[in-house]
Amino acid sequence: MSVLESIIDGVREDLAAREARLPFEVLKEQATKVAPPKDVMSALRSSDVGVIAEVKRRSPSKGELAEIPDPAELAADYEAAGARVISVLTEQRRFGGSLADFDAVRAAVSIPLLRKDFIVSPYQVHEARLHGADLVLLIVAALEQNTLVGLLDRVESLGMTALVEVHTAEEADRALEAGASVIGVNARDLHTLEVDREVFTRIAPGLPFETVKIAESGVRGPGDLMAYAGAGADAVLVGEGLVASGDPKAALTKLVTAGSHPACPRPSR
Ligand SMILES: O=C(O)c1ccccc1NCC(=O)[C@H](O)[C@H](O)COP(=O)(O)O
Repeated sequence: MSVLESIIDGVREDLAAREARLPFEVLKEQATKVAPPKDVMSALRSSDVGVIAEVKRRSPSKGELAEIPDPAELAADYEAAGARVISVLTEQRRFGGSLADFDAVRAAVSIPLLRKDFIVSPYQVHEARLHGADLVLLIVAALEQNTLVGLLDRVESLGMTALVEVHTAEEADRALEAGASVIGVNARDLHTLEVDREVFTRIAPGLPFETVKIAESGVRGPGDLMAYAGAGADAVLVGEGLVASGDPKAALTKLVTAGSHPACPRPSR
């Protein structure tokens, strides 16, 4: 069984428990009452290369990264340092995240939030909305094509944006066929967990001009952001490089400064 499959097995078990506690129809109704999603596209389409800053405690590849006793405080630091979007991992078993973390972050910041999880069911999409998500991750490798299309339509029908994650050119084709307008190329191979930043360089140039291109994983400093920018990234998604830095606010400030520096290659729009 691959790492991805084993993560998803756990996600499905936890999901079944939540569904038993809060039936889907009730959840859907409750989700209609929260404030509408924020404008993610404006946040991501900018003349600068933006940073999506992640709240990430641990990971299958690295184990413990940072304790993060107060995710709201970290998120407030991210917002103050110029993050365009904040990503909150809500998967509990392998990443140590939760919807409680998401709620704490939502209450602390006003910029758009990404629910970063392994979404396999419509329940999780409405749940994301109920908790105030603006952006939802959909991982192509985890989904049959018809499920991907259905989930993407559902995300958009609720006014949110889907960040559709790919690892290969074939997955990028599937994302585009499904109608993705924001594509994240993840440099981390979900089978070996190795990070290869060149994956973005190989895939991004084949994506349509108008597609928002996010480089995910492997940013450890401004040089990595600059390299992704040179390969066409509109924004980078960074977890470990911030939370394990010892000073996430300072680390993010350096990345944001690099993304707006005159020497930084600009998104071509
Ligand atoms: O981070 C992992 O080890 C991992 C393993 C299996 C599936 C997903 C995984 N990470 C999720 C992510 O995509 C990253 O958290 C995100 O891109 C940030 O990456 P990084 O800056 O390298 O922490």
